Amino acid sequence: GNLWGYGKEDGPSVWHKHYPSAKGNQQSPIDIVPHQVSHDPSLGPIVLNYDHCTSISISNNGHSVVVEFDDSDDRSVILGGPLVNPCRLKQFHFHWGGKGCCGSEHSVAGKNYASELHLVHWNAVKYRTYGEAATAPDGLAVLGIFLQTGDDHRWLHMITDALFMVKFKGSVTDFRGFNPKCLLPSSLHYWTYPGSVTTPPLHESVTWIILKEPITVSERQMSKFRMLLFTAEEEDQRMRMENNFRPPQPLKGRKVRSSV
Ligand SMILES: CN[C@H]1CN(c2cccc(OC)c2)S(=O)(=O)c2sc(S(N)(=O)=O)cc21
Ligand SMILES: [Zn+2]
Repeated sequence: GNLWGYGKEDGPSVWHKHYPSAKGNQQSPIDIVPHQVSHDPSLGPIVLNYDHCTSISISNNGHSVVVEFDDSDDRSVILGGPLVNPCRLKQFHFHWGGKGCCGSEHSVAGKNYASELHLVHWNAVKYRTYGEAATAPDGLAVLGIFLQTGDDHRWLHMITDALFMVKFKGSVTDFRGFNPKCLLPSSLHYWTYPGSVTTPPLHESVTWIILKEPITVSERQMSKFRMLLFTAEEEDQRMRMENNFRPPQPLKGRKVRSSV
């Protein structure tokens, strides 16, 4: 059985029963309201040193599709912006909606995007292990990138072509040589705020860095994500993986800052 999911019985509205952080003071995602954002000139640019990054695998964890990286050294890090320490790239994954519907987690003045890509990094300068970092307020840094629908994305096929290999929950396959730099928009201008992991255990350990500029993917490419299943091969009830997003959470006095 699964501890949590995105359905009626196990979805975001009942996560608080097993995960008390759900009702915390700095939960994510949030609705970003640009006019209420404070421009902070002390915020420098975000720097992504992904040139020697090493993807290892792609897998279906029953909640999303995840590409894992070798984070045994500082070969791929995010630094600058609001970050005190460089953070190591550990994995990236997506959240998306049903056919023609929106599935982003963060929204901008109430507007949701088709999907949202999360690049998860951890502070290996201050913490010995990822697990330790995942529970510390300055432990994780997640770079969020919105996906809007339009023309095909020239590189996303590298991911969507592999999805048939990880259709079922618990499936994993080799996925080497993929550099997520190809998924970045042209501008790295961002909003940033202190928040949480958007899935259980909902730890309030994330410095969120959300890029203002979305990338464009086609509806056809998005539809390939929807062939994934929440369920494992041996389960009789097949459940299509879609709408795997948490709705916006209360800001509770937090400040959202922007670089420019
Ligand atoms: C299932 N998904 C999460 C798994 N991880 C996690 C986080 C904290 C503690 C932990 O204890 C095992 C695991 S994770 O750090 O890889 C992330 S990041 C993330 S999101 N959507 O906020 O970017 C969700 C998850
Ligand atoms: Zn996520």
